[in-house]
Amino acid sequence: MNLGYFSYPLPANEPVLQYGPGSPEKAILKRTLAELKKKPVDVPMYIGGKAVKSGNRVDIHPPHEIAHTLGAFHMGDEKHVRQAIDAALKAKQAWADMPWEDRAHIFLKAADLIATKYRSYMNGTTMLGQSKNAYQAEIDSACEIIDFLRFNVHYLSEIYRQQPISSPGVHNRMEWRPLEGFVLAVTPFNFTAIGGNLPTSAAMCGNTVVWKPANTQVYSAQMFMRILKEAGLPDGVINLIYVDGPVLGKVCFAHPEFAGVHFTGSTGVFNQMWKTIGENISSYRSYPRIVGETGGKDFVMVHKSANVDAVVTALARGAFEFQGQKCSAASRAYLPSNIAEEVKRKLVAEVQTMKMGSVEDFGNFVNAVIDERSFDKIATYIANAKKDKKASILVGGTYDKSEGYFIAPTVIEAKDPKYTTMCEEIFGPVLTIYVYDADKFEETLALVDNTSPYALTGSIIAQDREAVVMATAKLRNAAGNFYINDKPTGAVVGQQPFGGARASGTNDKAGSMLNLYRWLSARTIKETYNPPTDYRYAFLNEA
Ligand SMILES: NC(=O)c1ccc[n+]([C@@H]2O[C@H](COP(=O)([O-])OP(=O)(O)OC[C@H]3O[C@@H](n4cnc5c(N)ncnc54)[C@H](O)[C@@H]3O)[C@@H](O)[C@H]2O)c1
Ligand SMILES: N[C@@H](CCC=O)C(=O)O
Repeated sequence: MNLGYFSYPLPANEPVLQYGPGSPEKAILKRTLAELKKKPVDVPMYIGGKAVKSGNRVDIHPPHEIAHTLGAFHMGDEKHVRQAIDAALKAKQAWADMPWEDRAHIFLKAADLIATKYRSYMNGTTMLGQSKNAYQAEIDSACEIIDFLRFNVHYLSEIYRQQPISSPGVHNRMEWRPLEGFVLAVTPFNFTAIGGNLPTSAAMCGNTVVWKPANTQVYSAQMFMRILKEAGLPDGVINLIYVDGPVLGKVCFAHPEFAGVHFTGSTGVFNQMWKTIGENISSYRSYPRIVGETGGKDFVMVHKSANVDAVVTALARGAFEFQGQKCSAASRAYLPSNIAEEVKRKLVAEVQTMKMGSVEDFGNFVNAVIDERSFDKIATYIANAKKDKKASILVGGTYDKSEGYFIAPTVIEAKDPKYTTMCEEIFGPVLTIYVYDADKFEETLALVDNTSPYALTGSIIAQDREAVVMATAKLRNAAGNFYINDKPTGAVVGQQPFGGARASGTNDKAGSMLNLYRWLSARTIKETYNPPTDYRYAFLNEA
């Protein structure tokens, strides 16, 4: 019983540590990296609070040092999916009945543990497992995940506060119920924070969850799961399993208690999920919630009035941070003819200064791409561009997978604005630029809008305000996150709620109230104090 309405005020964003030379955070992180590399892990699934080992061990290698083994995880099968669903359903009632404040404190404590005791472990496992440099890891596996947990607690407390009005003699109230059944969270490799947010946002609302991360993110996912357990998450509330996607889908989407899917990943996988759910629709107890944030082909549109150095930095960072493996990465840029040569020259010079290698050398800006499949796919785009008359490589264009999956940051210039690499998501360190007639700004805006099926992020770089106004209006539906004079990446929880439309997803804005509503099912309750005792209206009595 809670004897008060407790408040959860809007938090501040977690400050980003810089890891500069001689800083204490750098020393701690270096120590943790060495410790993690020395101690191989044997990672179980977590089902109903129990560590489950299938015996089917899959080795984990740093993408930048494939000869090293960080340990292994236990791959599950259909049986484990069923066990995870059963565990979620078993834990459901007690979790839904737990006072909101007590649920909230588990997630706030987890955020605190990550901010302090486990910061270097969250960052260390992300750096080694996903090949993210220290700064990129800090933004993701420390700050963003902490922000998701703290801001969602605040947002949910605001939702619970939202109540209908009442007229005299009546009281109306709204219950924000969890969904009936279990929620499935399916998460991508590229952001540890997304792996953290998708299961916890649904769980915070009183749901119980089956969580399947990408195999290439298991190393940091299991770290987060251990922290949740230490923070007091009851058994069965979040069940972490490692199985093949199709195996997961086959069992979960055929289950009558399937209540919703919280997905982030590629558009193709999401489309397949939606189709399967549609085919099974009459077998579910309720209409499942389908939330998916998917791919992008994110643009930088440059106006003839733009500051050249601002353009060059937006492109260098926007395209090549975390090897371009951000759904928001700048992957197509439109340069006006009046400044194109200068932008290209300076961009090439900047990219040539980027050092590439292991995450353990803090001088490296670029690390490896996630795995061999990804490497081969990206390399094919580059190899094709080298052969194609419609494209030329301005810088980069080399790749090598002998020690790790390294692809040099690459800039392609396309003669055709609809060239493959201007349209398709590559998800690697490849930026394609197209030079347009500086006097055809408005026509080029139409081209930007129509070139790709995606609509995730984009930016306009211009000093002329009328150009900014026109681009903002004409590109209204081309991006769910639109930036003016900035790169199209780096959304911060609470500041730039994140998500796109068209083929980029359902735009339910991760880390915002909009997203939390999807995991709640409202019940309106009307109580009448003095119920009528005669069916007749007053006017019927007139005669
Ligand atoms: N819009 C966003 O907010 C956002 C954020 C991050 C990543 N992404 C997108 O994610 C993609 C990169 O991540 P990825 O390579 O891990 O994506 P992916 O689609 O390959 O995998 C995502 C998750 O889905 C699972 N999966 C794969 N096939 C499945 C199936 N048939 N049934 C059920 N689950 C299945 C994977 O194992 C993984 O856990 C890119 O397209 C990127 O744009 C989008
Ligand atoms: N939210 C991140 C992208 C997440 C997807 O990969 C950004 O804004 O750069």
